[in-house]
Amino acid sequence: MTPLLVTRGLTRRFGGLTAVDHVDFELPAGQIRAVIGPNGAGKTTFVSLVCGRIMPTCGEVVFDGENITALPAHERVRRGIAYTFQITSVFPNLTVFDNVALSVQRSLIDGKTGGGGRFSGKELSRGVEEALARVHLSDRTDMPAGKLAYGHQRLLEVAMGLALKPRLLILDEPTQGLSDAEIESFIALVKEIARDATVLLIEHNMPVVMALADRITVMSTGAVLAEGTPDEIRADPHVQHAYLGSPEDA
Ligand SMILES: Nc1ncnc2c1ncn2[C@@H]1O[C@H](COP(=O)(O)OP(=O)(O)OP(=O)(O)O)[C@@H](O)[C@H]1O
Repeated sequence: MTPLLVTRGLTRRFGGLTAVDHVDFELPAGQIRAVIGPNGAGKTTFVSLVCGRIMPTCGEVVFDGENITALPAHERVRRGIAYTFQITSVFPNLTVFDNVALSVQRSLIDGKTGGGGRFSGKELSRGVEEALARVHLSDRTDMPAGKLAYGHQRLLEVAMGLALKPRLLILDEPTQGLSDAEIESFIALVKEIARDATVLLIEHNMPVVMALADRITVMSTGAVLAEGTPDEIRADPHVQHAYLGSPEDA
């Protein structure tokens, strides 16, 4: 079976610094894949190259068998790649509802749900309500997004991503700023999302990674250091040295 996402020799330099260094990566459909690694390892740059937020110096990105390396981000969204980023990208002055409505509208215009891109107000509301219910923000629909707690803004971003009905959902440090209870329900949410989408997750919180990931890719200084199941990664001495064993992450 063709993997949903493949990168070959994917490289991005910033001046003299190689942030992502010839990364060969394969992600089969239906998997939850975590990408871990120390600060500055190149994780965010890697997923930014996948979603088209930045362009590679060399190498290629193939999505569902199609070479999308030259496509702009919005074309990749149309093909089913959605992402949420560390720096929250919600519109603070719009309500929670309206933020999600922008994504739902986009998905409806793209005709992903049939109907040739035409849709009613009712369909729009239903899409928004569904996405907000999935992240447990239904009781905050009328609040300006900027007034939400930081962790809830992250969940709102996830709802915006889900509303795009993605085939690949990229989450960059989604649990940052969430309470322990919120993290628990987030883990359940990602498991549910993974029933109909492939998930690529950058995460520093190791219990979250271990609870969710089918497989883990470890990055260090721009390159892939190791890849395996959570148990294999936990037992890998190179990984322990580069990441798990460092005092900062203990
Ligand atoms: N736009 C940029 N211009 C210059 N250097 C950059 C830029 N973006 C990232 N870098 C550098 O590339 C390297 C990789 O950064 P990146 O953010 O991808 O790492 P990361 O693994 O996501 O780190 P973290 O876990 O801290 O988010 C770092 O040294 C960073 O300073």
